[in-house]
Amino acid sequence: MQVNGKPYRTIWPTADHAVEIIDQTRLPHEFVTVRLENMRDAERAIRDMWVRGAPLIGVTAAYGVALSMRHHASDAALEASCGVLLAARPTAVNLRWGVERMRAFLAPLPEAERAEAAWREAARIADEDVEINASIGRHGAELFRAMREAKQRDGRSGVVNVLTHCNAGWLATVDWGTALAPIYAAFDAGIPLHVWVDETRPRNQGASLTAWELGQHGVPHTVIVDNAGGHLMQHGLVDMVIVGTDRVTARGDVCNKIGTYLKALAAHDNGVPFYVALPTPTVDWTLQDGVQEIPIEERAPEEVTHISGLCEDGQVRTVQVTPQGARAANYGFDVTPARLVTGLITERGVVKANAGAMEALK
Ligand SMILES: CSC[C@H]1O[C@H](OP(=O)(O)O)[C@H](O)[C@@H]1O
Repeated sequence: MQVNGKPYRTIWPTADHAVEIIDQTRLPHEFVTVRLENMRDAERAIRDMWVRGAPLIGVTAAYGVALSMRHHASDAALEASCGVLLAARPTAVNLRWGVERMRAFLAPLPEAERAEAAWREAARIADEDVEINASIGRHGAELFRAMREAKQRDGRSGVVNVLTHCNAGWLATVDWGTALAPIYAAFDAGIPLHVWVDETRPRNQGASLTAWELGQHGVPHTVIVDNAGGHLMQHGLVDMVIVGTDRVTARGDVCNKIGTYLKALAAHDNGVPFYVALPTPTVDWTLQDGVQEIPIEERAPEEVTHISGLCEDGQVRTVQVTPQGARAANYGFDVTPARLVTGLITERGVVKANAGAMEALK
């Protein structure tokens, strides 16, 4: 996508074999890029959420392995770097997918060939992500076309109102995004639409990142508090919900940012279609029951007790929003059962969230 008219990806290799990323913790008020020089830089970028979003986490980890191989390419170094990167965040299956793909690709190679081969494979994974997400966009845009036609047949406004939670835009991937890819594709195709953007506490990926992305692309949008979605659905102001995901089980249970499950319940109660956009590597075929089996990351309580923002003097500061000493729990994700999911928008098309239909994704 573009930033102030200049094409960007979220991560790119440099001529001197470093990796540059957009530091997403500085958005929306500052656009800052950071160089990752070694595997530890990549691990920290993932752990501290300079980069976030399941597909981008996987690609960053793949580059982390490649950065490691430039310094030490032994079997022991390969195993050690994979172990460190896997431990950076537990929920997005793409992290494990990216690391395992690099490990399987490199292990059979002679040590002397691993550094250059790793660099090429990480770049391939990044380029594949872009192609996958563009395809998700094309398939998902057809849902907007169908929704617009249905509304016109009913004599209603032709504007498609879509609600999204967290950030599953191009900032969560290498480019295009997953949940936002259909929105960009439909918007670019001239389909009138408007996006309700859940702020997504506690880190406000919606208010800070999705709103920034949509503003950069000129997509009409309104930021809302997380708890407003059900009210909007009850009043017919939401035509569909599209979210991303960090892991989908073989039976179609969907793990995504905390609060997604509540949106799915409200959508189900109001007859609003609830779609999940994902690249097929996000499916974890080893799991069935998402609620019982998917590890849910718990992050620092300070992400709940404090909030950052732009002050009137132009400085970005962090302030405490809870009483001194108040305890806080910070669960990063929840799981939406497949029964609440209308469809999975993938690079291979839209499929039902059930084991039978998902066979087509293998
Ligand atoms: C396309 S994956 C986006 C997914 O990742 C986000 O989590 P985080 O910002 O903590 O990495 C959130 O779950 C999004 O839906």
